[in-house]
Amino acid sequence: MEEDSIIEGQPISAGAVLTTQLAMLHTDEKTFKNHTEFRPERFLENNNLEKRLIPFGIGKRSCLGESLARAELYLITGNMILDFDFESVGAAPRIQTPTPFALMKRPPSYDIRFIPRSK
Ligand code: HEM
Repeated sequence: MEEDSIIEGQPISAGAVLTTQLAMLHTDEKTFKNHTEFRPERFLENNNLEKRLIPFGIGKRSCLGESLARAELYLITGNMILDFDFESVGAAPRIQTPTPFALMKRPPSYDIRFIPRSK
């Protein structure tokens, strides 16, 4: 902050470094209803929802590797889906991070079996 300010009633001193907690945005019930449910179709039901998803940050200090990461995710995930069927080993855990207060949220461990698709 360049000067002393008050945001939502919270005094912030000049010189303080502010950062957005992206995970809070992505688990906001007003935007992502029942956010612990894995429901990718929510993005098909609401065309504007994707604009609310900002995993790479935004602005001057946003992720430098975003294009690379998107290309890798597209290629890796796409090829895995083409070549394998997936099934869970045991019951799937609830979507809930074991590190709720950490800067980086980690998903619970989860074993998945990859079954090669017959060509
Ligand atoms: C799924 C993969 C990735 C995600 C979700 C991700 C997410 C992020 C986020 C949220 C930030 C902080 C943005 C901010 O402070 O507002 C960041 C910063 C950064 N990321 Fe990534 N990232 C990914 C992959 C990568 C890759 C593959 C690279 C490099 C090859 C990379 C390089 C960087 C760098 C250098 C910064 C710091 C940018 C700065 O402070 O100016 N990231 N990333």
